[in-house]
Amino acid sequence: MTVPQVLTIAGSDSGGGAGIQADLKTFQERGVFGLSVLTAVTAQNTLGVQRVGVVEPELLSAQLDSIGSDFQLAAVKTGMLADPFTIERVVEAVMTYSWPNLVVDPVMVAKGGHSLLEQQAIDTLKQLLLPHSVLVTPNTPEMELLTGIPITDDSSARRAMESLLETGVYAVLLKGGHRKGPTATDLYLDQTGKEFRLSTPRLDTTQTHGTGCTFSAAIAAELAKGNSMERACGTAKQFIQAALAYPLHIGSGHGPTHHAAYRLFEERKEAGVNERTESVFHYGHSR
Ligand SMILES: Nc1ncnc2c1ncn2[C@@H]1O[C@H](COP(=O)(O)OP(=O)(O)O)[C@@H](O)[C@H]1O
Ligand SMILES: Cc1ncc(COP(=O)(O)O)c(N)n1
Repeated sequence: MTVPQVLTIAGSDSGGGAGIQADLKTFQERGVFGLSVLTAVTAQNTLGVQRVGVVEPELLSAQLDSIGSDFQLAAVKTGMLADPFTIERVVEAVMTYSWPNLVVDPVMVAKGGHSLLEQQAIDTLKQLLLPHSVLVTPNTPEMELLTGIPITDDSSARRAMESLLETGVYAVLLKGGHRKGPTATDLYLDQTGKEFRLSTPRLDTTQTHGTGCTFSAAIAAELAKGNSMERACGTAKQFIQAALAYPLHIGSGHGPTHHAAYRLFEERKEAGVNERTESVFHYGHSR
């Protein structure tokens, strides 16, 4: 059996914590072979996004066709899609090559506030791309923009999820990173009525750059390996929790998560190492 091949279609983050870079690091950590199609190049670091250049249409199409004409993909994830044309071309490729297990992370605004998707592209995303997905993973502000429903509690969250499914989306995992409370709880609902929630203690950290990218990349990787949706999301949740719990403290702003933390933790557990793990993960930095 060959290694599962997983494609990310997203923007480049020069700071390495989000976008294509986060996705490829995550794929490598989860044991799948990562491929990438760049939609945009961002000049970005832990302080914010300094500049964005969208990849020209012909070059975007050429990348998609290079992948489609050679590789047997087991899953695809999308991140920053920039504008309506990019979305239209991605949809064409998904249909032409019958790419399976499409996970859409509907990236709209970077944590620093910089827009990563044109306002008029939100409708294109909803109408053209989301119906092809097996899962869409909005955070709370993205869910509000997709549905027009303000999310203040579990019942408004549920209403918004049902409203998104009514538009033909197969399944939604509404992420809880932006909500308040002692837990970070993500809610899943799909067209069959299946639902589950993933909950971990909310960590008090500013090192959250690229959490959504990393999380959705881990889900795509786990689906590519043949895991069920619930298992894929559960593993991804543990992966992002470890990546947030043991940050690297690099850069002077909102730093990246630690993509290797889950593996290092598992390896040490397997080796029966009982000593405190702090020093291994924190590389001698203070919190
Ligand atoms: N402070 C935190 N502590 C624990 N988990 C978190 C925290 N912030 C985000 N998460 C989790 O990280 C994943 C990504 O969520 P979120 O940060 O909402 O996405 P995005 O990066 O798209 O805004 C979700 O599983 C969410 O629950
Ligand atoms: C290229 C790119 N893609 C996605 C994000 C979102 O990540 P975050 O929400 O953590 O800023 C980003 N900042 N840059």
